[in-house]
Amino acid sequence: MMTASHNKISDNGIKIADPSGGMLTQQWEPFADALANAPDSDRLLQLIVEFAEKENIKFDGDFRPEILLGRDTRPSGESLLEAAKQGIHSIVGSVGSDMGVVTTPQLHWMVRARNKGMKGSELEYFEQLSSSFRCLVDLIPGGSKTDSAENKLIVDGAHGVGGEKLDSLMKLLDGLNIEVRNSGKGTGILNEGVGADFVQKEKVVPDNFDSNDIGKRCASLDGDADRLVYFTVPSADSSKIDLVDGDKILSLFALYIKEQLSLLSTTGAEDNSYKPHLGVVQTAYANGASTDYLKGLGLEVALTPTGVKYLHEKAAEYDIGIYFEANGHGTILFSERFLSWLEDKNKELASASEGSQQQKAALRLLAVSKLINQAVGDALSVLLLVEAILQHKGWSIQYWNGLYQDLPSKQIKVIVKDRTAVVTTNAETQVASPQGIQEAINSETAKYPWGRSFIRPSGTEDVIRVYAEASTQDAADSLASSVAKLVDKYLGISSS
Ligand SMILES: CC(=O)N[C@H]1[C@@H](OP(=O)(O)O)O[C@H](CO)[C@@H](O)[C@@H]1O
Ligand SMILES: [Mg+2]
Repeated sequence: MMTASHNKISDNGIKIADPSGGMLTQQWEPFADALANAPDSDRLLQLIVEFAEKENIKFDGDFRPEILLGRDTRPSGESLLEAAKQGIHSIVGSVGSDMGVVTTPQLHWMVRARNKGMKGSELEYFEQLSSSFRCLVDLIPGGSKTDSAENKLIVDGAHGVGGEKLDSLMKLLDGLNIEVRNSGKGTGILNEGVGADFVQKEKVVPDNFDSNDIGKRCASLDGDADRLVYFTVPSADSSKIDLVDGDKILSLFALYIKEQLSLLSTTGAEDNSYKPHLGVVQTAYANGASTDYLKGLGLEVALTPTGVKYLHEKAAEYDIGIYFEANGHGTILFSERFLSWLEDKNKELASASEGSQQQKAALRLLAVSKLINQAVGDALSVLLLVEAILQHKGWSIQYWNGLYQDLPSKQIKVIVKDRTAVVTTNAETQVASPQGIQEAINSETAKYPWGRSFIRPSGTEDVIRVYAEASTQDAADSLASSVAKLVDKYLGISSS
């Protein structure tokens, strides 16, 4: 997949999907790094040959691998596509299939679907999403309580691929009123003043949203549509938004899934032996109020280092694992074991008590497993699931946002001599080295009610990231700036 996600239009890069449709296996990352850094073509070839030998990959022409190629709307995607095709054709027998301009999650979904024996076309993707959405809406007790004409959702497409795909998907949907702004078709520039990353980080309205949108339900996709956040414009006085981030999407999903599981478990006593294990997965960037809320619901909450590969891996340990980064990337994973149990359960209920609360809960969970993209976080499928749950509950975005109050937080980047000097433990919440800095952070943090702060080296930028949270915005800002000073003192350009 040729994309640089939420970054500027002149950037580009690649994301690689495994045969499962998930992310590239972590064991292959050093190989990818070595390839990207190969000084010349001879060394590149040598690396490939060595790697193929090590992994026992045969180039004998009997095996005909097919590589699906996708790209976002960046102009440089076309030349990258040509380069990829040439690379693929240099391996005898391999086939490169151009899937055209697609979202990152669509491409992951296509790989997964094909390797499960489906066609894996874009139309099949749209049909699966729209039919499982319809199924969830049809299962709302007493029918949908929201009037779709009144209850419009406005989506910021980041001037990228997501808005166009949402337009196509909408043609297959009824019962949902969506207006797409900043779709890739206009004159706006990809990710400039728009998109999920901008909205989540800056907490201001994206371009083409204004005071006419006060109180309305709005959402923002990122440049390759693997992230989604919701927001509202609270007043005409400022450009600030009320952000409904990945943590709140996670909370909404967790609440709904938990409810369906408890409806399901009120069935007869015969299958009390199997209790599906539900877990939620967050990172240290999750707002502390969200973690408290989820724990308050009685849910098991696991913390992993930053980066979806870690969250995804952890979520796959549960029967149902829900993971989200605060920035809006996440999904729900269902284990094969749970899904086959659920299929059987549904059949059993359909013959014993068709149309019962229990059977409807089973059908809802099955529909969620088809709607949600289990290969990778997918803004379009997450959007449809959020919309279905809000309709199910009859909730406004304001009510949803009020589930809990986010603690004020602040993030700062600090440039240091060598960011790899910072080594963290405990899912990046503590610093193991350099010595002394963790104690200093602890004593700063202790000065603030509800204070929490951590530092970690970014995996994508040459900086140390500082995160702080406290009971007021001023306190969070001040804690972040004190901790940033500590980073500078221990690791800064001027330190010795
Ligand atoms: C604080 C933050 O937003 N970190 C982002 C950012 O990682 P860093 O390692 O923090 O640079 O980019 C990652 C990839 O997009 C994303 O997964 C992660 O959430
Ligand atoms: Mg993205």
